[in-house]
Amino acid sequence: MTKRQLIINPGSTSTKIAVYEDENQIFEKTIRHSTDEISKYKKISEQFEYRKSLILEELKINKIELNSLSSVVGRGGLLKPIEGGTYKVNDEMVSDLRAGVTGEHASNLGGLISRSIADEVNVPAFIVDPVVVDEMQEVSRISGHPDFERISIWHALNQKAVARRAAVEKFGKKYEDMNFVVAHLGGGISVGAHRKGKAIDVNNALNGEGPFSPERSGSLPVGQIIKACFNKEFTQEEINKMVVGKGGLTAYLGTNSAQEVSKLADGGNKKAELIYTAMSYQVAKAIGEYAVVLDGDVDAIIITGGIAYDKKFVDMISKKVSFIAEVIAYPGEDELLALAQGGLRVLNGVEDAKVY
Ligand SMILES: Nc1ncnc2c1ncn2[C@@H]1O[C@H](COP(=O)(O)OP(=O)(O)O)[C@@H](O)[C@H]1O
Ligand SMILES: CCCC(=O)OP(=O)(O)O
Repeated sequence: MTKRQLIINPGSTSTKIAVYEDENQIFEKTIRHSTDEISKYKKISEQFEYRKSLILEELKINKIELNSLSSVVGRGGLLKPIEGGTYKVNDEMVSDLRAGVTGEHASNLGGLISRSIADEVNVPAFIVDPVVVDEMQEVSRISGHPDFERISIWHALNQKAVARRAAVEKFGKKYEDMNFVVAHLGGGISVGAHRKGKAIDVNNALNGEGPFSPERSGSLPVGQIIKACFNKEFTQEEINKMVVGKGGLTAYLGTNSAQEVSKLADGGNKKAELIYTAMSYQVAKAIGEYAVVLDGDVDAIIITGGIAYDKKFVDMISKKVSFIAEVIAYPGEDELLALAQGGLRVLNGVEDAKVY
């Protein structure tokens, strides 16, 4: 029997939803959230009703009945580090997502909203390959001080989905046989080194590592940050916001829309041009770093995420890194399909849902 699933993918600047019948998409919608809209909420969990009602409104407009669903699948959030796969949203997961057990990010709402909608019609809710999937090698965890460990918080779902796709489409091989550097360019940016099907190192896209992004600072000069923390000019919350939410393009140019910044740069705005170029420069530097993680043995560099729709941005990066390996652009993301496939594998009994 055909399985109809509602897919919910909350990102920092958007909520993407879709409905799949088995692997066929019958509906898709991207709802974008401006910096102004989002900054009304102090905590991500406070956006629950706002995002849920937008989703329900879209379903109503498009005449999709909740009681026609076999399951609801959400993007997984900041849970305790776990291995990849499909997990049933159980009470312990709901409690950890509500508490923000390893932090706050829009993806926490994926599990919470999915469970809430699924409960209304008595069907299961799942998450797939959440942002905390951890495949880092031992040496990558060392930060530089024993009190601090590097951890992976990244676009696990999409990085792995596009890497699988490139392996098959471009090389006719399995992901497990390839070495890729993957750069996901969304509201946050993560760059990962994938060796034979495992992301052995990746920048933490949420907590001050890697390139700056539309709404995050990436790594900052640590000495200056320490001074800012102790000069009493800023509260802890304000410093946190500088790093996540109001960093990067938002801090420099007042918008989390890379599309808008790109247009400003094209229109001759010199500041927008400099900052946009700097973001591409930092992504290119990170790709070089992760190529080194793979000892230079890189089959391809994959550039994905919303900003990869901007050919000019991809070209700026390619110019700097194409000496390493072929550059493949997969604009947007394969997350909706990857979520649907994860849910379907469990509904069809191909695999068991993992227990969190
Ligand atoms: N055509 C485009 N050119 C440049 N940037 C774009 C384009 N389309 C989308 N973006 C940018 O991509 C970013 C969002 O990427 P996305 O992967 O959807 O993010 P998230 O899922 O993290 O919210 C936004 O800054 C948006 O402006
Ligand atoms: C939390 C890591 C993944 C991430 O940054 O996602 P968004 O780009 O959707 O914010």
